[in-house]
Amino acid sequence: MKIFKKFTFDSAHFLPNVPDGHKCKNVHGHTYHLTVFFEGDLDDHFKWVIDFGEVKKVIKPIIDSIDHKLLNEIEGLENPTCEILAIWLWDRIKTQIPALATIKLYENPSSGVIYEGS
Ligand SMILES: Nc1nc2c(c(=O)[nH]1)N=C([C@H](O)[C@H](O)COP(=O)(O)OP(=O)(O)OP(=O)(O)O)CN2
Ligand SMILES: [Zn+2]
Repeated sequence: MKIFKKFTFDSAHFLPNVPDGHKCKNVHGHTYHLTVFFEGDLDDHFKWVIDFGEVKKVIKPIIDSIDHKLLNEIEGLENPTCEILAIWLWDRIKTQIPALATIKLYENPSSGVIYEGS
């Protein structure tokens, strides 16, 4: 079974490697929508995959470290495409919750990425 939990955060970024004149060369902001999925069997006693509260306890500090920040100034996010940000989030969540199965990250209502690990 898969469970999921949703988070939102607001961050600024620019894409340093796009050509001059590309709109994403300028600093701009997004309200990111993140959905994180975890897969596993139900715990015999609790009858859940993982406590949603435990998920929040792990992910909230990670989100807080990028919320209302310029992503480019954060180590590992010097070129903060949606794809790189998904990998960055994956690496930090997976080490703490191995049941992580999928990350869905929307940069805006029409664009985003789904990542399931390398
Ligand atoms: N594959 C990727 N392409 C682009 C990324 C990315 O992270 N991965 N990022 C951007 C920019 O961040 C840009 O801000 C978002 O692009 P886009 O979705 O084109 O933004 P719009 O506001 O123009 O969206 P519309 O819904 O089309 O109006 C660019 N590309
Ligand atoms: Zn952008």
